Amino acid sequence: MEIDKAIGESDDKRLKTKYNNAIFVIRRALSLYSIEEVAFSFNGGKDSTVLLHLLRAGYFLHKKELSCSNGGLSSFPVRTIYFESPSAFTEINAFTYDAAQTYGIQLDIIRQDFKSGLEALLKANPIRAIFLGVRIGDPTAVGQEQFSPSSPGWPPFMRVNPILDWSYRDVWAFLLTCKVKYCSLYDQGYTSIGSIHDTVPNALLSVNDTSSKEKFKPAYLLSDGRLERAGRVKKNASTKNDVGSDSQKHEVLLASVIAVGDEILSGTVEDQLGLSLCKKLTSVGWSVQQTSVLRNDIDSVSEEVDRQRSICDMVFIYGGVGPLHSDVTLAGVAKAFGVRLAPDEEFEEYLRHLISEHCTGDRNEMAQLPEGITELLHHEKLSVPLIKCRNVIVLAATNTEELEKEWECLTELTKLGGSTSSLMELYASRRLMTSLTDVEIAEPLSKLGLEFPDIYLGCYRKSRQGPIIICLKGKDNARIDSAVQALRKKFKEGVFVDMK
Ligand SMILES: Cc1cc2nc3c(=O)[nH]c(=O)nc-3n(C[C@H](O)[C@H](O)[C@H](O)COP(=O)(O)O)c2cc1C
Ligand SMILES: Nc1ncnc2c1ncn2[C@@H]1O[C@H](COP(=O)(O)OP(=O)(O)OP(=O)(O)O)[C@@H](O)[C@H]1O
Ligand SMILES: [Mg+2]
Repeated sequence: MEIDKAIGESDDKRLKTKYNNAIFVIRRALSLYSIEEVAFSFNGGKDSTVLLHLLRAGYFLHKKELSCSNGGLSSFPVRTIYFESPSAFTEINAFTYDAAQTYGIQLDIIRQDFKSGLEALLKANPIRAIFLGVRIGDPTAVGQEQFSPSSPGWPPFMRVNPILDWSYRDVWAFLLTCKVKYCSLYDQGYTSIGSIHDTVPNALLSVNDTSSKEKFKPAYLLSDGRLERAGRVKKNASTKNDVGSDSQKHEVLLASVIAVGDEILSGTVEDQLGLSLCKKLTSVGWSVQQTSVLRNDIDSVSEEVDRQRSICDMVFIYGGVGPLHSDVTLAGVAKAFGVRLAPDEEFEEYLRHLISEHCTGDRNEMAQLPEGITELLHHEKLSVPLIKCRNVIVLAATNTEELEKEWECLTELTKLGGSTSSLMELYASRRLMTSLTDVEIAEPLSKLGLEFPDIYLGCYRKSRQGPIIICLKGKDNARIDSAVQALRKKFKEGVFVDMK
């Protein structure tokens, strides 16, 4: 079989190891599932093309072992699905159809979105496992293994990722060593291909040329594979506000507080950080919109962070931060922003000081941070900097004392004009207690709210029959005093008692 032969004859040891591992995963899947139960998700991209040939080789070797075949491979019996979209490059479409014809592939064309398409596919066929050309550097690879069940909310199947651990260099070493055809766009400077709306040639491959038309080197000449997505336009610009802009200076800022921990949900530990954080945020004028407690699960974290980051100015998340298998918070944040977790040398340096001889070097997973969106907030009182990913602050605190310290540093950093800017200005507040009934006070309070739209008015009581406590909050002390005076004027003297 020509692929197996080409790799066998190559003296690239690394490529051989990668090839053997991928073939092992494919053969494992082919023995776990029958041929009717597997499918290959093929889209004509480079990773997909690598996988096509690995599957051809893997299937051939699998069959040979069962001594059903010893010749070549004229047809490819694994059901192959292609999600065709109107926004795909014509070159990608053409290559996909071409490859299908060359290798005897019966293509199932699906013209629906991934989820609905897969639902229909699984309803009509006994498919239990799908091969994908996902690699560890892809944003969607976060948290995946070579065998990973589909995410919650997706139809149930096993995702099989034989080239998960392949680098950009490995992909090109394979395609060039095996001398197989790949989509022509990769010879025109494209290094990773999405839709026509979000993909351009990689500027790092641009060739200075005197003629008017910009020229690009082929994809395999990109020297730093970590930059393969440099030609992909970011999709996730939809954070509510990137904190630091002036537009929101006079609005009430919205915060969301997320705790991550199975132990909180099972009642094994009490979450005191949430309570403390809500108090702290409120004391500096933020309005906490929601608190939530999540399982130690990457998808749960990513879905919630994605939701909250787009509706709140700032999201505070704690729990699940560290090197344990259950510490998935940073992976969830990375997935929410559609980026990968990547080693961060600066962060690693801090950790090395902290854990010195226990540091395990390249497997030190704590040193991996969401790539391209992480800012480290340093403070001399902290042994490790605070982590800020756009408008998400990841707190490492595990108890209220540690939170106190991190909070102090965070507010100090902001006063120093740090990266979260001056958003944490202290708010003024006053509380009044009254024995008036809620029926008596309801309407005048509503009116007061209309007269002072810049003042937050809140009410609560400690018992059903007890007095009502009214809170007034705002940025301007004088405005709060005016609001209190206006409220007092509506009633007889002495019905409101100032509380400290
Ligand atoms: C066959 C197949 C299975 C997928 N399974 C999942 C899944 O289980 N969970 C998930 O979050 N996304 C799943 N996806 C979606 C991909 O992770 C990812 O969103 C998509 O490939 C990226 O395409 P885009 O960059 O065009 O958005 C699947 C996609 C395909 C083609
Ligand atoms: N439209 C699609 N139809 C079928 N499978 C798809 C589709 N889009 C993505 N996939 C699956 O997801 C995998 C990862 O996609 P991704 O875009 O990262 O890789 P690629 O397209 O193979 O290569 P490149 O990174 O150069 O674009 C693909 O290899 C393929 O298995
Ligand atoms: Mg692609």
